[in-house]
Amino acid sequence: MLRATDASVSYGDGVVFRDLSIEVDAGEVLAVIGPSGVGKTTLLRLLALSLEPDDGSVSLDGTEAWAGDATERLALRRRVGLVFQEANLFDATVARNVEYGLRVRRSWTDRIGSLFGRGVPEAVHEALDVVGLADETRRHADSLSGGEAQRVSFARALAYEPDALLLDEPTSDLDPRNTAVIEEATAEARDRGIGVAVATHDMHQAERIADRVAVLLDDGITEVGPTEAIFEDPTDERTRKFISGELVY
Ligand SMILES: Nc1ncnc2c1ncn2[C@@H]1O[C@H](COP(=O)(O)OP(=O)(O)OP(=O)(O)O)[C@@H](O)[C@H]1O
Repeated sequence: MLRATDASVSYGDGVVFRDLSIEVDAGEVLAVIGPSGVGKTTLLRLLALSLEPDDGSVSLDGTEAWAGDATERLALRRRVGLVFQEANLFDATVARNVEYGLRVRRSWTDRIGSLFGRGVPEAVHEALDVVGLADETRRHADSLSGGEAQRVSFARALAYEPDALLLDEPTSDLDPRNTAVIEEATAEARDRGIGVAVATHDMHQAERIADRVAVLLDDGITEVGPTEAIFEDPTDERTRKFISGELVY
């Protein structure tokens, strides 16, 4: 569904990865694990169609993002939801924050003649319900704890029914309870048929929530496969060392 093929990315002289290929299928959670600085965020930006690869391609449902013009790319990009490590809410109520993404996407979908089958308030309520905040719509973003704010961020991304959802270290600042809510919401997104990619440095989290795991080390993806196979029986020696903690960065 969302696919990078032979993609290379550099920042100036610094190569992050070369010839990297990965796909996120509908209805799965793919965890991208790897040490700090290896390029997990860069990979998510690539999949979010916000970073053009130096070489290679990125496509959503077979449409190549960088082959078309900016308008076509924007249309593809709107089908991908993003949640970052920090919540980044607007100075407004919880409901307004969740509505925002929905209205942006809705105005765009209206223009091309496709309509959501339900109203904005229902979609907002339903998305907030997934993260346990359906009763908090009127609260101001300022009054939320960090964990609640991150849950609102997740609801905002979920509300507009993206085809793919990219989560960049979504729980690294959260306590166990809020982490559990986000992990459950991730499973719910997957059950709705959304393709989810989550970058995490927490291998236990990857084990808990992922269907497949991609291991990103210095020279690219060393191994990708079903979660159990990666953790129980990795075929690549560097993957094994990374997972067992022998490969120290
Ligand atoms: N905009 C940029 N300009 C220059 N270099 C960058 C830029 N963004 C990232 N880098 C470098 O690219 C490499 C990969 O960074 P990236 O943030 O993708 O790694 P990461 O695996 O997500 O790290 P972390 O787990 O610490 O967030 C790092 O060496 C980083 O310093």
